[in-house]
Amino acid sequence: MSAENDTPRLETRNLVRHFDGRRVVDDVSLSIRAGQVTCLLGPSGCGKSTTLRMIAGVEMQDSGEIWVDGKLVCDTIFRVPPERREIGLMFQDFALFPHLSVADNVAFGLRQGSKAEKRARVEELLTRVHLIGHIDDYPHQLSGGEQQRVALARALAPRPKIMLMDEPFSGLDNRLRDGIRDETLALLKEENTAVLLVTHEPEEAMRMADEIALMRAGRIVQRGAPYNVYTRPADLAAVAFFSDTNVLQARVQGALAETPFGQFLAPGVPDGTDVDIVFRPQHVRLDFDRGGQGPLPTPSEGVAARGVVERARFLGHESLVEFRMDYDGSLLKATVPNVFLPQPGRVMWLTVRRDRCFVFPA
Ligand SMILES: Nc1ncnc2c1ncn2[C@@H]1O[C@H](COP(=O)(O)OP(=O)(O)OP(=O)(O)O)[C@@H](O)[C@H]1O
Repeated sequence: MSAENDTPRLETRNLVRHFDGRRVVDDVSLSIRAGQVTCLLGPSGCGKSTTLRMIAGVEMQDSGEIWVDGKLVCDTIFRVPPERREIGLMFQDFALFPHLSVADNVAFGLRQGSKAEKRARVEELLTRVHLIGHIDDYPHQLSGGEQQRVALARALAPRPKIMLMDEPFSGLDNRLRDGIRDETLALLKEENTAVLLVTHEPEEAMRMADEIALMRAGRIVQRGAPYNVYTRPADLAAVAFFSDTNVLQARVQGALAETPFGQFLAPGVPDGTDVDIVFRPQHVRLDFDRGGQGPLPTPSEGVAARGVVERARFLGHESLVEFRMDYDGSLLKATVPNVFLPQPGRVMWLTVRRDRCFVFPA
């Protein structure tokens, strides 16, 4: 790969922004290549939109730098104005111009080229988003999903180097959303745009991202491919952001944490450290009670603990069963594929897959 290809399309270095004395964006460094989608994922108020606005140039950072294709675009002294950053924007309330036709909406940001070239670009994009038949319609004649696709075509028309998207699909109903997400992703890849997409929905990030940047309280707490972020979370909150969790508390002795489910390895953790052992409901295994006995211990699943069904609910592709555990009366969640709805009060034995547990300092 050449040095040129190694240069990120978009790079932020140590961005910081305060509001009312609070560090709302705290040392955010990101780098995104052409054709790559990075999702900035985090709970409401963690600073995602502020980060995006600084990159767009509509908000000024207190410190830190923004680089595009290896060129400085903005630090605290030098600043390229927003309209010269070659950045496309797409937000939830994407507001098409109601008095302009679909064609004129898409052509709106096209400054360069002859009339014929502009028309060709508009037709190319509208064909691509399957709306060429609506080229002379007005926004009010289109459905929400169609308007969204026009907005995408409009944002992409000037061939921006970077696309910033802030919860762009949250205004769409569930049925439409998946299709439009997939179509949007395909088009962004074809155009080789670097994309920074802000979302608070883990499913959206998993579906769209080449890389997830998990943000909390202004900071990037973890960056990586969706699979890595999901399977090797940085901390308890990172696990909990993606799924329901179960947590066991234990104290480490001799690199082992003793629990009602047997011992868990805690390599490198000093003696006497309190740890949280965290696992997802889908990694709990259930066994029926056989005359007051559960399954025998195994190396991969440890010791079985006895629980009593508190309630069970069918969720569509799986069932969620909650147990009141004998060992301390706490609740523990398990999911089972398809339909499994045991009666409340039923005794079962639970084991936990060792290779799917995370041990974090408490
Ligand atoms: N102009 C402003 N003045 C004061 N506080 C602000 C301003 N803009 C944002 N904030 C605060 O900064 C914090 C981060 O806001 P931001 O919009 O970046 O978060 P977010 O992660 O995008 O959240 P959401 O998903 O809810 O939009 C919030 O607490 C918000 O109230």
